Amino acid sequence: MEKQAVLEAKNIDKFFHVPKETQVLKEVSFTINRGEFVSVVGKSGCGKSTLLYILSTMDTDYKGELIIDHELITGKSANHLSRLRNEKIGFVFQFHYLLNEFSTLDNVLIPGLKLGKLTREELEHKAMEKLKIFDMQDHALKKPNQLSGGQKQRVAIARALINDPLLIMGDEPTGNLDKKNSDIVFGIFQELAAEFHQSMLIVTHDPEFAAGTDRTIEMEDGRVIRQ
Ligand SMILES: Nc1ncnc2c1ncn2[C@@H]1O[C@H](COP(=O)(O)OP(=O)(O)OP(=O)(O)O)[C@@H](O)[C@H]1O
Repeated sequence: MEKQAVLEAKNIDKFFHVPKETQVLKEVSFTINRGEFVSVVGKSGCGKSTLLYILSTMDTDYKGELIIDHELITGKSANHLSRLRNEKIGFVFQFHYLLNEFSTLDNVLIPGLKLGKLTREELEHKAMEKLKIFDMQDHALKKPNQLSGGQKQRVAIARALINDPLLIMGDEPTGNLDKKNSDIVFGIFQELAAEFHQSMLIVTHDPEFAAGTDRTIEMEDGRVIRQ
Protein backbone atom coordinates (compact mmCIF):
# COMPACT_ATOMS: atom_id res chain seq x y z
CA MET A 1 0.00 0.00 0.00
CA GLU A 2 1.22 3.48 -0.82
CA LYS A 3 2.37 5.51 2.18
CA GLN A 4 0.00 8.28 3.10
CA ALA A 5 1.27 11.26 5.05
CA VAL A 6 -0.86 12.36 8.00
CA LEU A 7 1.59 15.07 9.08
CA GLU A 8 4.45 16.81 7.32
CA ALA A 9 6.80 19.27 8.99
CA LYS A 10 8.87 21.24 6.50
CA ASN A 11 11.86 23.30 7.59
CA ILE A 12 10.39 24.36 10.91
CA ASP A 13 12.39 27.09 12.68
CA LYS A 14 11.40 28.47 16.07
CA PHE A 15 12.82 31.49 17.84
CA PHE A 16 12.24 32.71 21.37
CA HIS A 17 12.88 36.41 21.78
CA VAL A 18 13.14 36.62 25.57
CA PRO A 19 15.25 36.66 27.67
CA LYS A 20 17.44 36.79 24.55
CA GLU A 21 17.04 35.87 20.88
CA THR A 22 17.45 32.07 20.72
CA GLN A 23 16.70 29.62 17.95
CA VAL A 24 15.35 26.46 19.56
CA LEU A 25 14.20 24.61 16.41
CA LYS A 26 16.38 24.48 13.31
CA GLU A 27 15.08 23.26 9.94
CA VAL A 28 13.05 20.45 11.43
CA SER A 29 11.58 18.29 8.67
CA PHE A 30 9.90 14.88 8.77
CA THR A 31 6.77 13.03 7.77
CA ILE A 32 4.48 10.82 9.81
CA ASN A 33 2.62 8.28 7.69
CA ARG A 34 -0.75 6.72 8.34
CA GLY A 35 -0.54 3.93 10.88
CA GLU A 36 2.98 4.83 12.02
CA PHE A 37 3.90 4.84 15.72
CA VAL A 38 6.74 7.35 16.05
CA SER A 39 8.70 8.49 19.11
CA VAL A 40 10.64 11.73 19.55
CA VAL A 41 13.68 11.56 21.84
CA GLY A 42 16.53 13.84 22.83
CA LYS A 43 18.17 15.45 25.84
CA SER A 44 16.27 17.83 28.09
CA GLY A 45 16.04 21.24 26.45
CA CYS A 46 16.64 20.04 22.86
CA GLY A 47 13.23 21.35 21.76
CA LYS A 48 10.85 18.35 21.90
CA SER A 49 7.97 20.08 23.71
CA THR A 50 8.39 23.23 21.63
CA LEU A 51 8.12 21.09 18.50
CA LEU A 52 5.05 19.24 19.73
CA TYR A 53 3.38 22.54 20.56
CA ILE A 54 3.85 23.66 16.96
CA LEU A 55 2.83 20.34 15.41
CA SER A 56 -0.31 20.27 17.53
CA THR A 57 -1.19 23.70 16.04
CA MET A 58 -1.21 25.42 19.45
CA ASP A 59 1.83 27.58 18.64
CA THR A 60 1.53 29.42 15.33
CA ASP A 61 4.64 31.58 15.72
CA TYR A 62 7.21 29.64 13.67
CA LYS A 63 8.86 29.59 10.27
CA GLY A 64 8.38 26.77 7.79
CA GLU A 65 5.31 24.75 6.86
CA LEU A 66 3.04 22.36 8.67
CA ILE A 67 0.77 20.11 6.64
CA ILE A 68 -1.83 17.93 8.34
CA ASP A 69 -3.95 15.49 6.34
CA HIS A 70 -2.69 17.12 3.11
CA GLU A 71 -3.85 20.57 4.19
CA LEU A 72 -1.40 23.45 4.65
CA ILE A 73 -2.05 24.50 8.25
CA THR A 74 0.44 27.35 8.46
CA GLY A 75 -1.34 30.71 8.43
CA LYS A 76 -4.85 29.38 9.18
CA SER A 77 -7.16 31.25 11.60
CA ALA A 78 -7.43 30.37 15.29
CA ASN A 79 -11.00 29.11 14.77
CA HIS A 80 -9.96 26.88 11.94
CA LEU A 81 -7.09 25.45 13.99
CA SER A 82 -9.28 24.83 16.99
CA ARG A 83 -11.76 22.84 14.88
CA LEU A 84 -8.97 20.92 13.17
CA ARG A 85 -7.44 19.99 16.55
CA ASN A 86 -10.76 18.74 17.85
CA GLU A 87 -11.46 16.72 14.74
CA LYS A 88 -8.08 15.30 13.82
CA ILE A 89 -5.74 15.29 16.82
CA GLY A 90 -5.95 13.47 20.14
CA PHE A 91 -3.70 14.56 22.99
CA VAL A 92 -2.17 12.63 25.85
CA PHE A 93 -0.05 14.58 28.31
CA GLN A 94 2.22 13.67 31.21
CA PHE A 95 -0.47 14.88 33.57
CA HIS A 96 -3.93 13.76 32.63
CA TYR A 97 -5.92 17.03 32.95
CA LEU A 98 -9.15 15.18 33.60
CA LEU A 99 -11.93 17.31 35.08
CA ASN A 100 -12.66 16.22 38.65
CA GLU A 101 -16.21 17.53 38.71
CA PHE A 102 -17.23 15.17 35.88
CA SER A 103 -17.47 11.38 35.77
CA THR A 104 -14.96 9.27 33.88
CA LEU A 105 -17.56 8.72 31.14
CA ASP A 106 -18.25 12.45 30.79
CA ASN A 107 -14.54 13.25 30.68
CA VAL A 108 -14.15 10.86 27.75
CA LEU A 109 -17.09 12.23 25.79
CA ILE A 110 -16.57 15.99 26.33
CA PRO A 111 -14.32 16.47 23.24
CA GLY A 112 -17.10 14.74 21.26
CA LEU A 113 -19.69 17.23 22.54
CA LYS A 114 -17.36 20.04 21.52
CA LEU A 115 -17.10 18.64 18.01
CA GLY A 116 -20.90 18.42 17.86
CA LYS A 117 -21.26 15.65 15.28
CA LEU A 118 -22.97 13.08 17.51
CA THR A 119 -25.75 13.29 20.10
CA ARG A 120 -24.98 12.85 23.78
CA GLU A 121 -26.55 9.39 23.71
CA GLU A 122 -24.41 8.31 20.77
CA LEU A 123 -21.35 9.71 22.49
CA GLU A 124 -22.11 7.87 25.74
CA HIS A 125 -22.21 4.64 23.77
CA LYS A 126 -18.98 5.49 21.97
CA ALA A 127 -17.22 6.57 25.18
CA MET A 128 -18.13 3.22 26.79
CA GLU A 129 -16.64 1.42 23.77
CA LYS A 130 -13.40 3.36 24.19
CA LEU A 131 -13.31 2.69 27.95
CA LYS A 132 -13.83 -1.03 27.24
CA ILE A 133 -10.67 -1.15 25.12
CA PHE A 134 -8.74 -0.27 28.28
CA ASP A 135 -10.84 -2.37 30.65
CA MET A 136 -12.14 0.77 32.34
CA GLN A 137 -15.87 0.31 31.68
CA ASP A 138 -16.61 -0.57 35.32
CA HIS A 139 -15.19 2.79 36.40
CA ALA A 140 -17.35 4.90 34.07
CA LEU A 141 -19.34 6.60 36.81
CA LYS A 142 -16.41 7.30 39.14
CA LYS A 143 -14.82 10.71 39.35
CA PRO A 144 -11.15 10.96 38.26
CA ASN A 145 -9.98 11.50 41.85
CA GLN A 146 -11.34 8.03 42.70
CA LEU A 147 -8.98 6.40 40.17
CA SER A 148 -5.32 5.37 40.39
CA GLY A 149 -2.65 7.20 38.36
CA GLY A 150 -2.50 4.45 35.74
CA GLN A 151 -6.31 4.32 35.49
CA LYS A 152 -6.47 8.09 35.01
CA GLN A 153 -3.99 7.85 32.19
CA ARG A 154 -6.05 5.09 30.55
CA VAL A 155 -9.10 7.36 30.74
CA ALA A 156 -7.06 10.20 29.24
CA ILE A 157 -6.14 7.95 26.31
CA ALA A 158 -9.79 6.90 25.85
CA ARG A 159 -10.67 10.62 25.80
CA ALA A 160 -8.00 11.28 23.16
CA LEU A 161 -9.67 8.63 20.98
CA ILE A 162 -13.28 9.79 21.23
CA ASN A 163 -13.30 11.69 17.92
CA ASP A 164 -11.37 8.92 16.11
CA PRO A 165 -8.39 11.20 15.53
CA LEU A 166 -6.13 10.94 12.56
CA LEU A 167 -3.13 11.37 14.84
CA ILE A 168 -2.48 11.00 18.56
CA MET A 169 0.22 13.26 20.01
CA GLY A 170 1.70 12.65 23.42
CA ASP A 171 4.17 14.52 25.59
CA GLU A 172 5.74 12.09 28.06
CA PRO A 173 2.54 10.08 28.55
CA THR A 174 4.34 7.67 30.90
CA GLY A 175 6.56 10.31 32.52
CA ASN A 176 4.56 10.55 35.70
CA LEU A 177 3.91 6.83 36.22
CA ASP A 178 5.71 4.08 38.15
CA LYS A 179 7.20 1.14 36.23
CA LYS A 180 4.09 -1.04 36.49
CA ASN A 181 1.66 1.61 35.25
CA SER A 182 4.14 2.87 32.70
CA ASP A 183 4.27 -0.68 31.24
CA ILE A 184 0.47 -0.85 31.15
CA VAL A 185 0.17 2.50 29.36
CA PHE A 186 2.94 1.56 26.93
CA GLY A 187 1.05 -1.70 26.25
CA ILE A 188 -2.00 0.39 25.38
CA PHE A 189 -0.04 2.43 22.84
CA GLN A 190 1.31 -0.77 21.30
CA GLU A 191 -2.21 -2.17 21.09
CA LEU A 192 -3.45 1.02 19.43
CA ALA A 193 -0.65 0.69 16.89
CA ALA A 194 -1.02 -3.04 16.23
CA GLU A 195 -4.79 -3.47 16.30
CA PHE A 196 -6.15 -0.09 15.32
CA HIS A 197 -3.24 1.15 13.14
CA GLN A 198 -3.48 4.44 15.00
CA SER A 199 -0.93 7.04 13.86
CA MET A 200 0.94 8.35 16.91
CA LEU A 201 3.71 10.81 17.66
CA ILE A 202 4.98 10.49 21.20
CA VAL A 203 7.71 12.46 22.98
CA THR A 204 9.44 10.26 25.55
CA HIS A 205 12.48 10.08 27.80
CA ASP A 206 12.07 6.34 28.18
CA PRO A 207 14.46 4.36 25.91
CA GLU A 208 12.34 1.20 26.30
CA PHE A 209 9.28 3.09 25.12
CA ALA A 210 11.17 4.50 22.13
CA ALA A 211 12.56 1.06 21.25
CA GLY A 212 9.01 -0.28 21.02
CA THR A 213 7.88 2.28 18.43
CA ASP A 214 8.11 1.88 14.63
CA ARG A 215 10.51 4.78 14.22
CA THR A 216 12.42 7.20 16.44
CA ILE A 217 13.11 10.82 15.61
CA GLU A 218 16.20 11.89 17.53
CA MET A 219 16.77 15.55 18.29
CA GLU A 220 19.84 17.44 19.43
CA ASP A 221 20.04 21.15 20.05
CA GLY A 222 16.92 21.95 18.00
CA ARG A 223 17.78 19.73 15.03
CA VAL A 224 16.66 16.30 13.91
CA ILE A 225 19.89 14.30 13.86
CA ARG A 226 18.38 10.87 13.08
CA GLN A 227 15.01 9.59 11.99
N1 LIG B 1 8.60 30.34 26.41
C1 LIG B 1 9.91 30.21 26.27
N2 LIG B 1 10.71 31.32 26.20
C2 LIG B 1 12.05 31.20 26.04
N3 LIG B 1 12.70 30.01 25.93
C3 LIG B 1 11.96 28.87 25.99
C4 LIG B 1 10.54 28.92 26.17
N4 LIG B 1 10.08 27.63 26.19
C5 LIG B 1 11.16 26.84 26.05
N5 LIG B 1 12.30 27.58 25.93
C6 LIG B 1 13.66 27.06 25.70
O1 LIG B 1 13.63 26.31 24.51
C7 LIG B 1 14.48 25.16 24.61
C8 LIG B 1 13.67 23.92 24.29
O2 LIG B 1 12.71 23.68 25.31
P1 LIG B 1 11.72 22.43 25.27
O3 LIG B 1 10.81 22.54 26.43
O4 LIG B 1 11.12 22.34 23.92
O5 LIG B 1 12.73 21.22 25.46
P2 LIG B 1 12.44 19.67 25.70
O6 LIG B 1 13.33 18.94 24.77
O7 LIG B 1 10.98 19.41 25.62
O8 LIG B 1 12.95 19.49 27.18
P3 LIG B 1 12.44 18.48 28.33
O9 LIG B 1 12.83 17.12 27.87
O10 LIG B 1 13.20 18.91 29.53
O11 LIG B 1 10.95 18.65 28.48
C9 LIG B 1 15.05 25.19 26.02
O12 LIG B 1 16.32 25.74 25.97
C10 LIG B 1 14.10 26.09 26.78
O13 LIG B 1 14.76 26.74 27.83
